[in-house]
Amino acid sequence: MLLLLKHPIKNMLMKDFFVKSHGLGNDYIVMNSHEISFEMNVENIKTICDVHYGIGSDGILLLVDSTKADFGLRILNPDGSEAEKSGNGLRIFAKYLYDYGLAKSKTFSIDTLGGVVYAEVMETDNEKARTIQVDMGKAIFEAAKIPVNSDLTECLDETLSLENQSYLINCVSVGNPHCVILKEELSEAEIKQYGSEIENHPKFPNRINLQFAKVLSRDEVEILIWERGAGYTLASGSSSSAVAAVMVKKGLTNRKLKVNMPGGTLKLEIAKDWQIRMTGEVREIASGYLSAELLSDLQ
Ligand SMILES: N[C@@H](CCC[C@H](N)C(=O)O)C(=O)O
Repeated sequence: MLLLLKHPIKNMLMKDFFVKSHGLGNDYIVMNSHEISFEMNVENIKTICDVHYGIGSDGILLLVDSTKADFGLRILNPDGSEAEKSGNGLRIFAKYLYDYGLAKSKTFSIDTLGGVVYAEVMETDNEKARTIQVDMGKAIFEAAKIPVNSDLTECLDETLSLENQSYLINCVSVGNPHCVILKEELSEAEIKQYGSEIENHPKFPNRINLQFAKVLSRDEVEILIWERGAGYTLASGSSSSAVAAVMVKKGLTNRKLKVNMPGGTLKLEIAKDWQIRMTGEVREIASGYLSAELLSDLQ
């Protein structure tokens, strides 16, 4: 017998199904815009992403309709802002589409604010997607398009002056904006100390995602991440893409490389036309329904 759950407050069929997954410790909640009973506004996003008052996550991935691709995706940061692209977010979203039967094949396109990307389920585990490859689009170095306020056409090895510190920065857009700082040694304390000041620096009109990056060899780099709208995170797919593109641009690595982060490793490939291909694992953490009590607290 099929049991249909009724919402305890609104006496309607249960909506608000969510899936929480992570890509190398970068965790997202996925929901379907047609199945939510609340407004996805800034305050509600903050509450849902809060680890104490909500489910807790590095952001929300909202399935929406698209006329340009098989699926549409809105990427919402935990501070309520909206991102153009997210590498881990795209792999997590692709896993959700595949695991829950929305995608009928292993390859499909996804429309983001940062352009249409192509995902492929490369490896499964008990019929659930495990390894996903995403063609992320092209890296763009033109300062005005990132955007970065700069007198240079490309913001490479430019000095960024902070209140008590200065850095040589390299900026790139992979759909969303990134600032890569090359370091001999990586310090979590340092990126946490300067992350917010750099993210919100007037040089970056749309704020910026920040990476400290150390070259380990021609095939491998190690990075730490400060994400726009989220803060320090264990991994980031678009950050890995940005760092890989900057490394290739500066001739420091080969076009195929591994990017190691505190949460794990992604494989990156930068084509001659700057097309970025990213491959990595994703795992589901939990699925369920937002509770009636949480829903009644939302605005
Ligand atoms: N974690 C993401 C990046 C998410 C978007 C970012 N916070 C932004 O505002 O651009 C990734 O894996 O790429």
